[in-house]
Amino acid sequence: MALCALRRQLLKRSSSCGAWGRCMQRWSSGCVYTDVHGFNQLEIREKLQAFPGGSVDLLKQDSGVAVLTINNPSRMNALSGSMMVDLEERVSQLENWTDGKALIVRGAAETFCSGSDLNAVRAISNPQDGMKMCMFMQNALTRLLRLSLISVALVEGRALGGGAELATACDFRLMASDSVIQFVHKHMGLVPGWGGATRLVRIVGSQNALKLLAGALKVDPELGLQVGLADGVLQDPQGQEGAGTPLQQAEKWLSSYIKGPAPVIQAVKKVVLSGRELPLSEALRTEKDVFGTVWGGPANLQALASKSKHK
Ligand SMILES: CCCC(=O)SCCNC(=O)CCNC(=O)[C@H](O)C(C)(C)COP(=O)(O)OP(=O)(O)OC[C@H]1O[C@@H](n2cnc3c(N)ncnc32)[C@H](O)[C@@H]1OP(=O)(O)O
Repeated sequence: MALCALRRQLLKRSSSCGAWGRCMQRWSSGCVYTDVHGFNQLEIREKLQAFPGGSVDLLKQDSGVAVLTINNPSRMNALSGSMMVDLEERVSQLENWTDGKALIVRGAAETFCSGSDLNAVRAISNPQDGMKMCMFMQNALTRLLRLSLISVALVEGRALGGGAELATACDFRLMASDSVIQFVHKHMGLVPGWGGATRLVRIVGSQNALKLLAGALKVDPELGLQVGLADGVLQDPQGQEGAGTPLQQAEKWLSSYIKGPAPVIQAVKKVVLSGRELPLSEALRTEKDVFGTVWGGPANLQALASKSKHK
């Protein structure tokens, strides 16, 4: 069952359940904010488009692994307004990718992302516009995390501010040996607003999140592994012969998790996602619904016919 169909089912189930039903409706649409919250998607898109520069590029490969590249190297891959809109459009394309299994998010020219473009930030520094941008990016990054693809942030160079927040919107993070993730928000007189703090707490726990945010600590691969922000460290392609490029290493790392047909991999992501985000009863019911999509399916029947042993 495609994620949209699953969401429709959840929507139907929750439509008559008051506040909880409304909450489920938001989960099933993938978005955090809708017009109920005074969020006007078209208005903020128009405002963001007024700050152009760079692009967010999507390459969907036959292997089922897509590569999303944050591409604004002259500004260390800072996200301009038009790139935020690009990002949201690429997420929509990925939501409709039925053959996909995984996604790698990376930055161009060997650095990840230096956060929001400070030129755009200065121009929209009034609280109303800041809140609208914040809601737009929370929606986009929440939908990114909720894709039925296994996602990996490939962090080379620096992931700063909003760039660090983007890295938390993936299921996993792989860090190049000289890379740094840093929530610099405190130095900017800010806190994360793109959902990065909420996700960070879930990834590293509240004690570690408080240290990383309050200290604006530079998280190198060693600290990343220690606190659980990093899931692996890439070999230096220069230092180690045959290591492969960072992108090849990320694809290799992913390969053990995406063997098998796309519907099964997507089903795995869906049950983990619902277990991560939903209360127990709702997560269990969703797991049952997803189970129903693979039970008796082609991969299941083939495995039964081959009398497979799991030695
Ligand atoms: C809710 C969202 C919160 C946020 O994301 S707030 C933004 C947080 N990010 C920042 O403050 C990053 C500020 N930039 C830096 O610290 C440094 O540029 C950085 C990334 C460490 C790189 O340092 P260097 O290697 O020395 O390179 P550099 O400073 O000469 O930078 C090269 C060019 O890139 C530009 N750049 C880097 N980060 C940018 C940004 N976020 N917005 C706009 N432009 C940015 C920088 O101004 C420089 O441009 P130019 O060559 O002087 O024209």
